[in-house]
Amino acid sequence: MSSATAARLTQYSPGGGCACKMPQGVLADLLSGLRSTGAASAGLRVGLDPADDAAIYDLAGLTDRSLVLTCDFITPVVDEPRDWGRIAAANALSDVYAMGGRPLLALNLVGWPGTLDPGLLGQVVAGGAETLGAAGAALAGGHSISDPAPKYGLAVVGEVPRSAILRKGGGKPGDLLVLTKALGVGVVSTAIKRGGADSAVVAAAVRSMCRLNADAAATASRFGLSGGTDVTGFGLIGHLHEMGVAGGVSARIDAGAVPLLPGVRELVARGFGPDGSRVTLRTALDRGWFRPGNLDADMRLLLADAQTSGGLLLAVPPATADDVVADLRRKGEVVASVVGELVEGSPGLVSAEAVPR
Ligand SMILES: Nc1ncnc2c1ncn2[C@@H]1O[C@H](COP(=O)(O)OP(=O)(O)OP(=O)(O)O)[C@@H](O)[C@H]1O
Ligand SMILES: [Mg+2]
Repeated sequence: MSSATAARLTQYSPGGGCACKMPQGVLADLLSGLRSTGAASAGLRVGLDPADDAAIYDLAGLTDRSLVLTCDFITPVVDEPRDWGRIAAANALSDVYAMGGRPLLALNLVGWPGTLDPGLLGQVVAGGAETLGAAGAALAGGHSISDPAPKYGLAVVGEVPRSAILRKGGGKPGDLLVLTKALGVGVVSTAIKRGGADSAVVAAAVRSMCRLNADAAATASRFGLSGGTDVTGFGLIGHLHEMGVAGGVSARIDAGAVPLLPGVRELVARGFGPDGSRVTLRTALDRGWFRPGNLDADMRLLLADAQTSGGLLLAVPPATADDVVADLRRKGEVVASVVGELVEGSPGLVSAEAVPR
């Protein structure tokens, strides 16, 4: 048994990865009270009003591209420290890709308990550095605090060509929705924490979480897409709801077409749903913006499952959807699929149906 396994990092995680995100409604209330101020706010192409996956800033004198700024840190989703570092870095970089950009520079954000072996932290940041290297981004510094719950992530500066910017609200009715990664990492992470996941299931989830959304962003740029986001702590329905609110459209999900990680159906049936995912689902149903149609309880939860380092969700004109999916699969996004569509209707309404096949 490695020291990492002995330490069981997930035991230090109150919520688990992106399932530790603040509930969507609480964050929305917080954001509604914030404004960008100061002379520099004139250069903010994308800031808080409305907020997107990352901020976009136009530097004076640069006419064809803009800066992308984001930060993200999470609690442990796996016990292996190096894997957690890789995953947290891929997750933090994802918001740059979700804006259509590429990362340039990153700063480590670290919280570490005094009771936990600092050698494990060395492995965490080594995993993060490895992922930054793969992304072509440079580690330029960081900040570290003592913290009872381990936390790791990055502040990231990237760039995006103005012609390639992806906005949450950039899709329109009739666009098909393409999801690039399978759902279920929140469920797997919960099972890891409670000792219920077998190694093959964990390995598939770790592979998915470690994968950068760089290729997905490249495909979006190649096909001139303008609508998209990354699927993270609020699950597929939560992030689709945000796309719908931002774009003034409704959305339909074909639940049978949504890719799921191996083993998660069984894990959900055994009760390994993250608390954060249950909150997302309950809130969506209570507020009336999610209509789950004929879906069973487990599938409803999976569509709300909190993802860490989830895939991109892209709005794609129907004429190019087949080519977009083929391009994604060629680049290694092997489960990329059309999972639904944007439709005219009440902004942010998400309905789902399991279409018999
Ligand atoms: N405390 C905060 N103060 C100001 N802005 C915030 C705060 N927390 C979140 N935001 C902003 O709110 C927006 C939504 O944040 P949220 O964390 O839900 O999504 P995200 O940044 O896309 O991250 P991820 O994709 O990892 O979920 C982002 O623009 C983010 O910068
Ligand atoms: Mg995001």
